[in-house]
Amino acid sequence: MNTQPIGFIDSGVGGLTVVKEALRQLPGENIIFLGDQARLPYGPRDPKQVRAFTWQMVNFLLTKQIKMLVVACNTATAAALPDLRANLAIPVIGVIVPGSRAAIRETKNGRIGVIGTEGTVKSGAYAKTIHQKSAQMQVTSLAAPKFVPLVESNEMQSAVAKRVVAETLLPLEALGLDTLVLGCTHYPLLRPLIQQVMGPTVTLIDSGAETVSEVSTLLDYFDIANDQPNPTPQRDFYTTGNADMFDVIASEWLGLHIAATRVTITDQPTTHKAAATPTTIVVASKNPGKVKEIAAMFAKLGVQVKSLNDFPPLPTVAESGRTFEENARLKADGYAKMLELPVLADDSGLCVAALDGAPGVFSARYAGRGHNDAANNAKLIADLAEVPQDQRQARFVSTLVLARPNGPARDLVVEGHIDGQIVGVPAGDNGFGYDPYFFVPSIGKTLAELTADEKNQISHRGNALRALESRWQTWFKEDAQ
Ligand SMILES: O=c1nc[nH]c2c1ncn2[C@H]1C[C@H](O)[C@@H](COP(=O)(O)OP(=O)(O)OP(=O)(O)O)O1
Ligand SMILES: [Mg+2]
Repeated sequence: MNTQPIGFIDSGVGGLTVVKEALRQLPGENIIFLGDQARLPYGPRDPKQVRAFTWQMVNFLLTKQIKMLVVACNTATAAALPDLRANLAIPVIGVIVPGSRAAIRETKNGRIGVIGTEGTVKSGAYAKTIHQKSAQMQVTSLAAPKFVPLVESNEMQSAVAKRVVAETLLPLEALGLDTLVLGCTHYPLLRPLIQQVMGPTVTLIDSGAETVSEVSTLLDYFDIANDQPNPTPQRDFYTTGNADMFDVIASEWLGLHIAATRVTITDQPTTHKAAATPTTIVVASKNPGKVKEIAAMFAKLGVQVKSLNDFPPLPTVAESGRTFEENARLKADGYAKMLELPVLADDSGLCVAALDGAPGVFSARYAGRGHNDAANNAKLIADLAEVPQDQRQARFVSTLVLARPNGPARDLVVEGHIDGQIVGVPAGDNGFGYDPYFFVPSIGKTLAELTADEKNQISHRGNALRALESRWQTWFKEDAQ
């Protein structure tokens, strides 16, 4: 049993539509809500600024010991979810994946509409997520920037609202949609009007309500639900804006007497509080052998390593460079941009003197089509068949690049290598790639006969990581806004 509260954040009162569903589905849970009404709307803002504001909200809620964070705002989810997930130790739930999943479930004709703020629509997050799950869906997204102000000024029932909703949704009329995602948590407050305009045959998806089902599942999964009777659950509401207006809307919508507390959050950091010394590093690699070695080095510093396997599938960055550095930069810059996170990439390979430095940057693809470690090793041994043992000098090289999402200008580049020889008979089961054939004379073993820690003490990657060690924290700190 875990009695810590669940935290909900939004740019304003919209997130209350998620809270309402949480009160219904999870009545025993303690809840804290924060709306950033002073800086509303988030929709038209630059994603970077949305991310900074979101961190300020999150850092405020972290002082309240929340056990889980619900980003009850589509704009903030689109702008900040990967960053929040990478840096927080608690589970973080956004509204876009649950909303997308529900739309795919409900549609019969595959024509899905999405309405949201400019930020959400511009990010393409719904279309991307829906297509990742079901490629044949037709998704039409439309920004409805006038809806949030209507809700925040409590004009949901007015004649103006009726007209604005009808005019805004006009472009969707002739598309034959059967499902419309309310891709902003403010919109369910306008639901009757939206339904009226769209007609009874269109199913409206309340992404916020869908999110709560996911919250419920994750509470069980992480075993952090408050499953004891809780007759006086905590319901704390905070706003950065005018608490009176908040109270009117919230009390009416939730059917409870709400008295929100006004707070200032502009003094909170705009990145994770611990961002100066990250607790997580994302390694832009799909090679589990590499990731394991990098994780072993960082574990000593208390830093957790995540890899591309911890994120939804991303397009592969082509390694089209002519040098390890070029390829490492391509991967680091490419994935940093896609993930919108700082990432570390490794490009590495084996250079054999008798083969004029081959396979070099082609190490991973040495055996050509359908290459894998076994095929690459087989080709290496075949190519060296005529070369006597005393002429089989080889070098492993690893180039590491740390990159940020906003461009390659300040990439941090380091290199490491190790010298050895290629033997004809493999030895050892550890490591990966060419390790069983890479013999290190000074220790009388191949790299595959060493544990990850032992290999790191001498290897190209270990040496590159040691070169990184003295510099990466300063590099991170320089970026902390
Ligand atoms: O310590 C090592 N022990 C054995 N073999 C190694 C090592 N380090 C690199 N190698 C080989 C494996 C691969 O054939 C190529 C790296 O190619 P490289 O493109 O950098 O990595 P990858 O494609 O396996 O993963 P990813 O690009 O997703 O990081 O060199
Ligand atoms: Mg590769």
